Amino acid sequence: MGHQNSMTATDTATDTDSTEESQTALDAAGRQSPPVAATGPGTDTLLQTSGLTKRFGGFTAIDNVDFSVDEGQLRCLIGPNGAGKSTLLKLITGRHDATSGAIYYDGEDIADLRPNDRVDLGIGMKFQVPSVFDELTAYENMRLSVQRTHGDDNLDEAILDGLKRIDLAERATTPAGELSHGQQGRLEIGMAAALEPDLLLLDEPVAGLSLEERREVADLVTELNGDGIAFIVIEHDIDFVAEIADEVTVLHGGQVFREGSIEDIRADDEVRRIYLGGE
Ligand SMILES: Nc1ncnc2c1ncn2[C@@H]1O[C@H](COP(=O)(O)OP(=O)(O)OP(=O)(O)O)[C@@H](O)[C@H]1O
Repeated sequence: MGHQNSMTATDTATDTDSTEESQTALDAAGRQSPPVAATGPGTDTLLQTSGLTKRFGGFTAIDNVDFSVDEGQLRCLIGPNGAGKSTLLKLITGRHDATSGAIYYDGEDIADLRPNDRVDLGIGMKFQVPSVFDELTAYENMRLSVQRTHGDDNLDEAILDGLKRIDLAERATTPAGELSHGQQGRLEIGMAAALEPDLLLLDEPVAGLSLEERREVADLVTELNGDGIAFIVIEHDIDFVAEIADEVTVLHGGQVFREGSIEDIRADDEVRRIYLGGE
């Protein structure tokens, strides 16, 4: 790729870059183009949003956000209630349409793609609400995901491998509704991972879990990240964030407030004032 866009994950996006905006043309949908070259082959950036904005009526939930994730990076998204964290993930998965701005993924502008097409491109998601089928066994739940990418050859083996990966092979015949919350959480993450994403989005994966269950989820996420899956993880538990994150983005009032290492974020007085100190 010849053109390298100047926006990278290392940019701190505490304010918007008006120079960048003025230099890029707007397309018919009012989006900047073409920072596609900022993601995909020849770059380290897997996902890049550019001026991403979401309004609900007159309320701006995501306000001109430039946000990026590198290949294989584990980026945590933190911020006060109502900061826009879930909305940002829903814009990336396509559950919400952007009001304006762009989302580039692996060299492609995905803002107009349907959610399923984004899954096929490699963007997986585990939502805040449980999404396993309670009455189906762990095995049957896992089969739903594995079938989608694997086809019918050696299906049984692939399903069991998927269950082993999340330490649930022993519970294969247990209905998901009878698994513990921690096991259900791991099953959901394992099912999302079985779709072979390059980027996995997790919205509060350890909410309501015990300390031991949190550790198990942290280990699983770290292992999947070690296999090369990039992550965006929304989480309020700052100790969990410290355990897993490469980089942290703080959202506040729908804008990127800070980006940096967990150490920098924890030491930041302004972040403590708006978020951490308030816990
Ligand atoms: N569908 C919607 N319609 C109207 N307003 C919405 C909608 N979804 C979110 N909002 C508003 O947008 C803002 C951001 O919400 P969002 O759920 O993204 O925040 P959050 O940072 O994930 O918060 P929390 O930590 O509490 O989950 C909130 O003020 C919320 O009320």
